[in-house]
Amino acid sequence: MPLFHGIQRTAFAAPAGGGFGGGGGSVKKSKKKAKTKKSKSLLSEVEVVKTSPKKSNLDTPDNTQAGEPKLDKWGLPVPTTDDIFPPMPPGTELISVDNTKEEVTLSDISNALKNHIELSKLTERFDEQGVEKGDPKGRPPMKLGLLHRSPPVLTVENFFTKEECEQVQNVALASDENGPVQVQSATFSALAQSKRTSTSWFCYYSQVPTLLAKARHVLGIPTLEQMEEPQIVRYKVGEEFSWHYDEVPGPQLKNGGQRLATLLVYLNDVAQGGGTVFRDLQDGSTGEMLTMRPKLGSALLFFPAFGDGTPDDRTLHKGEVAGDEKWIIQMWIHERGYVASLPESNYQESAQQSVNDVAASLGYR
Ligand SMILES: O=C(O)CCC(=O)C(=O)O
Ligand SMILES: [Fe+2]
Repeated sequence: MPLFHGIQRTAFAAPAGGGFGGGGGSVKKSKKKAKTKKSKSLLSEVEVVKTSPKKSNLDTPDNTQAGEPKLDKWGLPVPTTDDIFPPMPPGTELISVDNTKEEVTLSDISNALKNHIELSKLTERFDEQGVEKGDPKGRPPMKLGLLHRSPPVLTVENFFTKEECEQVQNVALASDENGPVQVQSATFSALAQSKRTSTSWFCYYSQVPTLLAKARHVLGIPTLEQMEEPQIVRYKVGEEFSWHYDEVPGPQLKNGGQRLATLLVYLNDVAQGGGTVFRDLQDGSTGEMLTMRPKLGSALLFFPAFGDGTPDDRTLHKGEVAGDEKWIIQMWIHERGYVASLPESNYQESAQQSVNDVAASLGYR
């Protein structure tokens, strides 16, 4: 068992109130709300994150320098990336896809998902080529793709239109005291040693009905209850979120159980850097680390845990350093009903009507 194995799953930039992989850091919010009891306690949790380890050695590929192990002030070996994110044991199933040679069908996608959360409406809503069925009402239809077979990593082209991407960015940019909570990411989270330098906004469900309607459509999840509060993230040039797992650390599991799916939508094109990279997965056509390049309106869908809630460590990933500004919105689907921690009084049911209205306007049934 590698050193620090016990904390390898805590790689969340755990933000206030247990929002896991979203933010981490100081909450920037209206003074009015910061005075309430709840916000105060959130802020103190955030402080824990801020005062966590000063400097990580995780960018050091190994623990030796000219054969000498690096030691901390107690004479103990300094943890390396491999200690905290151990390599996959030999024999781990990893099946890539060569999209330049293979014609991936919806049946392939369904097969790849068989141990994961059930996307129950796939065949109803997408044809065998993975193209969205029905009348797209002048919009380009969504198209499913498979970037990796085991563990499954999917793409959804045309998830959002350009206008929808702009609308979401405006939710963050126009945020005021009634809007989403902005979290200035901490440099290092307390236990995880993951480095996150971006800024996150925890959204009210009611602010992003199109995201929820489309997520429900693609994932075939009947209600909004399992959905974690969506988070908009902005990476300025040079910002990143280093290696981490999206899975929920043990103490937080009582809220909705494990995260079974990550849905991440890219809100702009990023010419340089800013890819979502999976350390242990390969792009079947190049043999390189699997990297999803941010593309305006495209979504990435992967599964931090199997359908039974067992974490899938093969999904270790990072948001690489952005060479240009990068915007995403992401959300997670839990095993069970989940109660949002931020912003205050954020309930799925308050978005129900507007989500239904958007779904109807998009022709979803
Ligand atoms: O920005 C990205 O590409 C990845 C972000 C991510 O993995 C996360 O926020 O959990
Ligand atoms: Fe992540």
